[in-house]
Amino acid sequence: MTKVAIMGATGYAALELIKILLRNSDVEIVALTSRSEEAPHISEIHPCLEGRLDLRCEALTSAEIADRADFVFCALPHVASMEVIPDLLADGCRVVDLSADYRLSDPAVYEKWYHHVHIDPTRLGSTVYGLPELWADKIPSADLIANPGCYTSTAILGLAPLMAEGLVEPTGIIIDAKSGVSGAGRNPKLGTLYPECNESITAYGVGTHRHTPEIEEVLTTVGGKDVKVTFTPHLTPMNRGILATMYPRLTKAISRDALLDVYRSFYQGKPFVRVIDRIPATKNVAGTNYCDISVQFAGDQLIVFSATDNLIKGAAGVAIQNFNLMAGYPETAGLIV
Ligand SMILES: NC(=O)C1=CN([C@@H]2O[C@H](COP(=O)(O)OP(=O)(O)OC[C@H]3O[C@@H](n4cnc5c(N)ncnc54)[C@H](OP(=O)(O)O)[C@@H]3O)[C@@H](O)[C@H]2O)C=CC1
Ligand SMILES: CC(=O)N[C@@H](CCC(=O)OP(=O)(O)O)C(=O)O
Repeated sequence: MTKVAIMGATGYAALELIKILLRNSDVEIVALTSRSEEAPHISEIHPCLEGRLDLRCEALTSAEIADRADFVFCALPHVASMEVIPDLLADGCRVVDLSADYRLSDPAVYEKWYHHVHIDPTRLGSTVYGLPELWADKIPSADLIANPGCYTSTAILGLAPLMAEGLVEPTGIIIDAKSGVSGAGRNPKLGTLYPECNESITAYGVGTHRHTPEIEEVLTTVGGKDVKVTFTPHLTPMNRGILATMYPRLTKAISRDALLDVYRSFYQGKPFVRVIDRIPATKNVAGTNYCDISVQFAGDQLIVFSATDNLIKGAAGVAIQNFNLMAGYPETAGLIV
């Protein structure tokens, strides 16, 4: 039996973690955290858990969490994560961090895009980036996993085969991405109020979104060339889902069928990437850990489409994939619905 704790249990990603973990009878959820002093029962916060998990959300210290749990899912916002993770690791826990705090390798890049000084900089660069489709071999022995961002994993999975095979130019890649509103988390913000975002689509973070350096760093590692992207996220009036529509420039002429073969071969044996003929849609991956990918041509321009559920493949689902590999469970445990 593996004992796990979830920090930030009142949030959206944590709810998905709980639902998935409840499907694995070898896992026991032993602690949930919240800053709330009232210690609310988890079913007061997430009523769909009524009768399924009898735990309160407590304001626990790292030492108290480590007393109960072997593994911790840290579903806190960035900055809050790096304030607790060093203590959790020192107390012997293995951690999957859903925030962005350990994804980038350079503290100066973190500071530039996140506008915070990193308080645990020596772990940057050595923390394993938890995208199992690329680095499954590094995950089982890791004590800390940096879970990817939702836009980033969607974009990276769509572009990685092309980068790895040198089929596209490393610069001038346009990534036009749309996210459902749950991507912004459960904490109320003006822009995610219903009248603000319903019946409307708008771009945000233009030229400044913090997933830009994450996408560039990972794809640079995959292709071995300095990748530069223009990444424009959009908030769309749906609860969940991400669609990334991407425009890389080919280095040589190649047919659509040959490209799809490249993708199928790259993702052979990877249970959660589906290379499909039709154009992906978020509704076909909603509530699942799948990433659907396809390609089309508009004249000579290659267009790559990649769709995920931001809360599952973009957050909790990939976190569980990482946990399964770390704890020695099948990679798919709890994730096939
Ligand atoms: N939503 C998504 O699609 C994705 C999210 N992520 C990342 O996963 C993590 C969790 O995301 P998500 O569940 O959406 O976030 P939420 O805002 O829904 O939940 C985060 C929880 O963390 C707790 N918390 C603890 N410290 C703080 C703090 N200083 N400021 C604010 N909240 C705090 C809050 O609980 P309480 O108030 O009870 O203490 C809150 O409910 C984040 O790092 C996010 O960036 C990654 C990929 C996709
Ligand atoms: C719609 C929306 O607001 N989405 C979030 C991305 C969610 C995510 O993946 O964030 P992390 O990198 O913190 O994990 C955003 O644009 O900031």
